[in-house]
Amino acid sequence: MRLDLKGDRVILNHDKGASSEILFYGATVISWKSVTKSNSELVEHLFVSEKAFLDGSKAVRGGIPVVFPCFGPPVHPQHSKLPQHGFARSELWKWDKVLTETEAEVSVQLTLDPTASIIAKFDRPFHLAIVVRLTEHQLATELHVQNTSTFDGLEFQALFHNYFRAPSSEVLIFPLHHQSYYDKTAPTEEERNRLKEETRVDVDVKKYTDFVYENAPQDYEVTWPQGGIAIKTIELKDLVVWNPQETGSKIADMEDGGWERFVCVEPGYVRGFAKIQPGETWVGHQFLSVIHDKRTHL
Ligand SMILES: O=P(O)(O)OC[C@H]1O[C@H](O)[C@H](O)[C@@H](O)[C@@H]1O
Repeated sequence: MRLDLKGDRVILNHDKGASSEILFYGATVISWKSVTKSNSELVEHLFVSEKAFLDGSKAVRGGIPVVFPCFGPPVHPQHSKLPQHGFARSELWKWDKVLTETEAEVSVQLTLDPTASIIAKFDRPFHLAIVVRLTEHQLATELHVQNTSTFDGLEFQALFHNYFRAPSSEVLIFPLHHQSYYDKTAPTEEERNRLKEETRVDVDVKKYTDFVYENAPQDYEVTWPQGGIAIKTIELKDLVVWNPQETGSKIADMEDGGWERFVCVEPGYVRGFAKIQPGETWVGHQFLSVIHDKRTHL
């Protein structure tokens, strides 16, 4: 087990080859590599656009940006001064500590507290911590939200914006059949606000997709012919599936044709708001595990 603290990031190295890189900017995980049981070659599981800014001038286009306290454009009155997806992904987090360093696991914690620039946009007391845990075949991330107010409740949304490195034309996401979702690509507001039912057994992103599944199963598989990632979550009740297809060419920091090389599958609490009382802490977890076998169904 080895841990390298380098200026703007921390790098976790597991004895069995796995590694992960976390930028202090945004507490953004920008790399997660591991071997599979059938292949001893290290595989990068996360996509980061070649045009992404890693210097802290803009939220990273790729990896696992942290969305907090609002998802998408703000709708809560207390969030009205915030940009899309809130501030957590574009603030400099503090290195806090190593939590575990055993043969099986290495885990670290970064924290974020209100600064003058955050308070100017979001005037609520809070303490945030991100924990990243790496084992041989798994990466887990946790967002801890503490309400440090002594008298006011805290309302927020939170999400891990996972960009998985995968051939988007071949990706399937399972099991979302019969789940309720909102289609953010629909042309009218009325349609975007209409709850629909997923009719597909396996969801693909061959077309421009921006779907928000509400109260989803919290246990998913994202597969493509050569492999995949399993996702389990706690407290992250919703799931966003996003791939911009050709509309991605309008995104300034997207590499050419980048949308062919990733799928975003994002567990979050994004429909309604999580609410915590003064002094309480909420924790959202996701566990990402390597699927070792080739996809056999479909
Ligand atoms: O461009 P960004 O602010 O990083 O957002 C990228 C995407 O994030 C989520 O997946 C949303 O559902 C999309 O509507 C949005 O386009």
